[in-house]
Amino acid sequence: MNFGNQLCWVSGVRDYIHVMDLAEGHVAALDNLNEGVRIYYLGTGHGASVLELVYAFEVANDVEVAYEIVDLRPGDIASSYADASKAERELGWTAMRDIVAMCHDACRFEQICEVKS
Ligand SMILES: O=c1ccn([C@@H]2O[C@H](COP(=O)(O)OP(=O)(O)O[C@H]3O[C@H](CO)[C@@H](O)[C@H](O)[C@H]3O)[C@@H](O)[C@H]2O)c(=O)[nH]1
Repeated sequence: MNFGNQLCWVSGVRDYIHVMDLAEGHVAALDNLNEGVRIYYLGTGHGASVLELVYAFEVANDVEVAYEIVDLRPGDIASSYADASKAERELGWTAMRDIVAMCHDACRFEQICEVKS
């Protein structure tokens, strides 16, 4: 289901990040521990809509994703993505993988889990 036909033509936008990029961002933060508290946003810096995500999943896995466009979900934020420039500047970290790679690896992960169970 895609909550979005009133948000904008592309539906809700979020900063989707590959779990390995996120893990590497945490490692970079741990490798750069200093005095005091430092806050970093770990994101790609790019927003992707739900429809872009659906399309990326179809391309990455050569499947068709069934979806339905419904009314806006009450309270939904139209667009949200991170400014990760501080992490790049101070930690030397930046997200490397795009949403097609995320969708491919997400599917692969599920397939591996299925085989193992
Ligand atoms: O069946 C669905 C579920 C979600 N969405 C869309 O997918 C996006 C992401 O939705 P969701 O996974 O619910 O996450 P967020 O709206 O980004 O909210 C999460 O991130 C917020 C900010 O960190 C937290 O406050 C919330 O608790 C947490 O759920 C949004 O555009 C939704 O409209 C759909 O289109 N269909």
